Amino acid sequence: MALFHVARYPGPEAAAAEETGPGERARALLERLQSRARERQQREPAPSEADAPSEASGRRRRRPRRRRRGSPEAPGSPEAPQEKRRRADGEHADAGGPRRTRVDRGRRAGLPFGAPAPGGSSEEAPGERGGRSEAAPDGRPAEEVAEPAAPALVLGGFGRRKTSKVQPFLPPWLTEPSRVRKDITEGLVPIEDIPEVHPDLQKQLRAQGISSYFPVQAAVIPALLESAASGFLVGRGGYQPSDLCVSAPTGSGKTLAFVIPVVQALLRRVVCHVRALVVLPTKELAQQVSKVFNIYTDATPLRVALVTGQKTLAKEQESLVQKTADGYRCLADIVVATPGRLVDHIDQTSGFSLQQLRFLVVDEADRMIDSMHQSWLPRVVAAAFQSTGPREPRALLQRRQLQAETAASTCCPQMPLQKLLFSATLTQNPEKLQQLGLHRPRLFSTGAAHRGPDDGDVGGKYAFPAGLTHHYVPCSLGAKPLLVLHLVLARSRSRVLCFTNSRENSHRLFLLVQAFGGVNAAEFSSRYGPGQRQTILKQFEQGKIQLLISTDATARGIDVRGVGLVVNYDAPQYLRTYVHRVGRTARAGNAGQAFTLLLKVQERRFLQMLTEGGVPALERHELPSELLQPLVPRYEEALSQLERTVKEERKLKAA
Ligand SMILES: Nc1ncnc2c1ncn2[C@@H]1O[C@H](COP(=O)(O)OP(=O)(O)OP(=O)(O)O)[C@@H](O)[C@H]1O
Repeated sequence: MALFHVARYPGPEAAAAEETGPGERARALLERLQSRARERQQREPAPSEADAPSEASGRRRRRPRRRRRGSPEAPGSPEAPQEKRRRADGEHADAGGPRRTRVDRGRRAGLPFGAPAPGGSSEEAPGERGGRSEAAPDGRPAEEVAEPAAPALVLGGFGRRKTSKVQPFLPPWLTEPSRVRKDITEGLVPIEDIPEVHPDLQKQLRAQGISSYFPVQAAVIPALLESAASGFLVGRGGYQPSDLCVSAPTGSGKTLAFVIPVVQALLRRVVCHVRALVVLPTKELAQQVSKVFNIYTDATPLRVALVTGQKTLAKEQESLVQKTADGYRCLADIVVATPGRLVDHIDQTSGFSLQQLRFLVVDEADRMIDSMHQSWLPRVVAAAFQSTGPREPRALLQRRQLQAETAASTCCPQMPLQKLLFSATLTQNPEKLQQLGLHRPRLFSTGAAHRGPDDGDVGGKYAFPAGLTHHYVPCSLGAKPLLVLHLVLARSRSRVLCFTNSRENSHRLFLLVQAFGGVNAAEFSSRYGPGQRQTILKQFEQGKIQLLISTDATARGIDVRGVGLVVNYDAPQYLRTYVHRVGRTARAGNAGQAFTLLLKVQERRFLQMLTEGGVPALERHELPSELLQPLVPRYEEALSQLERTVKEERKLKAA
């Protein structure tokens, strides 16, 4: 006897069966099923055998569709990670019904509790991985099937269209500079044509073998002398003179353009005070500039001090101030300094005062602006405008930082502080220049950015010396040292400066050249102390060293006569670096050559960098392997020697 009666709904077929019998009932059921299947087939096309999805993959396929409808969980959308997190936590995120969690899915697949679903991450269905979308059975992409094409507004095409370059809005002093001729040899001005220069200085210039001024000197010297025409204590008519910015090619004589007028302006000083301060980025450059000042102050009472940290702080202090019974006596009229050491003296040298500073010269100005984070300039300005005691309203010469020039502000004569900026690659960026707090600046420039239609020169950011020819040499990494050796040996009589991008590269190349033999080479980098570096430069200048392999430590400002060739063993990363490196040759109107060795992978980027900077296209210079072949046996020996030396050096370092 049955304990339970299971009441089952017999369905509409049961009623028919009661009338017709069980065979008819089965047929009716079959027909009903068939018609349902037909209906379903009409609604969605049947998948082919091969594409017939398993239950799990069918589930997976529906998920990307939901995403594609622009739901916030689309990959890459800001909400996506949040959604992922929610799903991992087992939350049902959307209102479209419960979504299976990782645990849920694992359980359905017969996995232990908490195990991830097969196929990697539980959040990632196989079809989603790598953003790949599955195709519909008819071959069309899934999105086409899932979404009937909705009428959409296309906002603009995606074809490449040439857009006009946005021109920066520059202040008039930058767009309308005083023009300086680029070609030195054509723009020479005889010394006697600028009679404003003191006869003693003219004599000194002639003694140095200088009979004419270079164009930048002919433009800047008279302008500076004019601004100091009323003496160094007051500007002309009591006004603060304009600050000057000078942008002229490498080797065009910018140093003398400030040395001559500064020395002349201070010639008639009675009491010694620091009245001119020249700030440069490196010790070597500071030394070079102080040498030039020494030449032109030699026969004058003016004194020059060099503060770069090459000597001890105490030694430098001795050259700056002297303790007297009633305070301190200043010992230098002109101070040439590197920024770090200068700040040390402002902080630590008692009696070192910049309150009488009249000229602040910033050489290699673009580089110095980059080092502004050291905040040396605010320290200098603060020291220059430092007031001792309460301001005396009727004092003849006051020093105040002008906020704005007004009738009231000009009624008391100011002792001016004039800033003079010099560089071959002076920045055009007003924001950067603004950091210098320039007063009514005036620009002297040969730069192509300021060229007029009459110049006939190809527009470019920076100007190069007229005597410079530059090439690039396509090569492989292994052939680079061999190419350097070939270029050096082919020019046995001229000095060669070879630049690398790191001191390690400089060192290895130097060891290799040394092992190869036959070339007098030296390296110049921060591996050596300032004293050793000075000696190396001197020997290079004297011609005792033919090939100097250097980091960018010698790329700026260093003036060595007789450098006929510059080789960029490593391609420079910036256009400015390129300008300064190649500018070590073709100086003072002479001719010079520069070769840049380029690997295949560097070629496009490097040439593009030059093109964007407006540099005229470099000539490609192929060096056939037959030319290098005779050097190969010796070179291979040198390579194995290098290997041994490097190993020994490593051992020594580790010891
Ligand atoms: N009027 C002149 N006649 C002959 N030689 C000159 C004259 N003026 C400068 N020189 C020489 O030209 C060379 C380059 O000068 P300087 O170092 O001042 O160039 P620069 O413009 O400062 O270069 P860089 O931008 O590379 O620092 C120096 O050797 C200098 O003695």
